Amino acid sequence: MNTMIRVGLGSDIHALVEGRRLIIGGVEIPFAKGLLGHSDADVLLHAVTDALLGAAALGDIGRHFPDTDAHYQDADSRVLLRAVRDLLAEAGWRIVNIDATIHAERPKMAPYIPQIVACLAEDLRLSPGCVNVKAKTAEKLGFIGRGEGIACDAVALIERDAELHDA
Ligand SMILES: Nc1ccn([C@@H]2O[C@H](COP(=O)(O)O)[C@@H](O)[C@H]2O)c(=O)n1
Ligand SMILES: C[C@@]1(CO)OP(=O)(O)OP(=O)(O)OC[C@H]1O
Repeated sequence: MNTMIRVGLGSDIHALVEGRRLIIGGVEIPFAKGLLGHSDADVLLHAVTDALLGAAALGDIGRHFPDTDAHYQDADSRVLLRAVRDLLAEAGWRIVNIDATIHAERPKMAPYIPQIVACLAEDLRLSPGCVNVKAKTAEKLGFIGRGEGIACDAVALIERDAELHDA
């Protein structure tokens, strides 16, 4: 059986504002500010969701969950990610691995990384060894360095049986 592999890239940015909870990778992080968005603004899960959709050539998060649809207001991004996981599975795709980088001046993400990895692994039904999450500051440069927002980049590798191509 031949295997076909595809790679996908996802990125996202949300502004940090007062009066919002900070949720990154499905984990609520104690911080003075949170990310602004139509949903829970989980910048990491949105980047991973886009990486998966990109790999499968299925568009992007906004196409599947429009921010003009009240149904997704304050949505739990884990629910959106699981829906995309199921969409890929229905098309015969298996997720091989995920790698992601959170760009945040603060808070310090390191203490939360194991919980975030566990959360992603659970939602994607992967072993934790197939999920990697990193964090970088912006060395005080630009909007991230000023603490005005947080960005995330993610890549996803997926595979399926080549016989399913164009099925
Ligand atoms: N929000 C962040 C940013 C970084 N880290 C950890 O610190 C290391 C050094 O970051 P630099 O941006 O100074 O290179 C980085 O490798 C992370 O382990 C973090 O926990 N939270
Ligand atoms: C997730 C959606 C939908 O609630 O809204 P936001 O939380 O604003 O996030 P974004 O990263 O702009 O992704 C697409 C949106 O459609």
